[in-house]
Amino acid sequence: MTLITTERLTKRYPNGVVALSDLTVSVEPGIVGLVGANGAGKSTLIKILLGLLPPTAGGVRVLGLDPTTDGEQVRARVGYMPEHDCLPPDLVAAEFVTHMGRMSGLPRATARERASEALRHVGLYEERYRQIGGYSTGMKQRVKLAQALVHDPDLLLLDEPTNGLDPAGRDAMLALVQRIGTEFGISVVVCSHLLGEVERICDSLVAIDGGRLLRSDRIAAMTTATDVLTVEVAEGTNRLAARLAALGVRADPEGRCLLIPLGEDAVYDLVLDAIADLDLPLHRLDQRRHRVAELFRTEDVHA
Ligand SMILES: Nc1ncnc2c1ncn2[C@@H]1O[C@H](COP(=O)(O)OP(=O)(O)OP(=O)(O)O)[C@@H](O)[C@H]1O
Repeated sequence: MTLITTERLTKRYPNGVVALSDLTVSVEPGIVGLVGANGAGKSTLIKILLGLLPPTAGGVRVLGLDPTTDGEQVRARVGYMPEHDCLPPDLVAAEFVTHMGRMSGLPRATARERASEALRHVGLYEERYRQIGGYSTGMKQRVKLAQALVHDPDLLLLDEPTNGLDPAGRDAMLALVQRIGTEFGISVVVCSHLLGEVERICDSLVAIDGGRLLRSDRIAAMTTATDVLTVEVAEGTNRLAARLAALGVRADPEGRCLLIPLGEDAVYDLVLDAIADLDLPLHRLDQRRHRVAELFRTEDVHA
């Protein structure tokens, strides 16, 4: 089943800002990165998916349900971790997460049990009876994640879960999100303005910019289509670049190397032939995957 679909989804706020514009996308279950610069429309999309904001136009489905009419049913099956700090400092974590479980309709004893479990999953079991106000930023982010998990959802929507964390904290949070996605079999949508961060843990990526869809695909499909050949010759780099240009092969200089995108099979042979024809001493020839971040930098963001 498709996890999320939107059809020409548009959101115009009362002040005239168009946060989403004609967004049509279809997302399969798994760990999904929702990436875009600040203001791209990620939070707006999340709120529409939850049924908290009505779209101005277009259609949306989450787990087969329409959040504009079945918001409560959607929220019963979806966990939400908001971006900003929204935790009551005076409560202890166990109480707060239990309360959120109760709000989701769990009976008291079940809510308490589930809260302990959720706090254990996020690594806060030992600390669960401490007041949230005394927690570090990383611990607060984990409490937000625990409350999103407490009612055993089928889908988690995480809005910038690594916000405010240092590099080690970010790595730990991403590892946790990945573990939840893989071990618990829950689908996860992770919002981030840092593409390089989410690409490490996601199965697929939805990139938006100015409320419009930039690209949506499985990570594997994005990277295999864009292998790059790195060529270094001891001398004659410029001659090789000129020959490749004449053959219609793109070659970008980087230091002493040429980086050549391998769009089609023929390119590899053309490069080897050109090196042989020019009789150049080959130092290095290796093929590597573009990171998805590089892909966006070169092809989209500056396009
Ligand atoms: N309640 C609102 N009223 C008016 N404009 C809004 C409102 N909420 C968001 N916007 C505007 O809509 C656009 C998209 O905002 P949104 O918060 O969805 O983006 P985002 O990608 O989540 O970015 P960020 O990570 O900075 O929140 C921005 O221009 C923002 O200023």
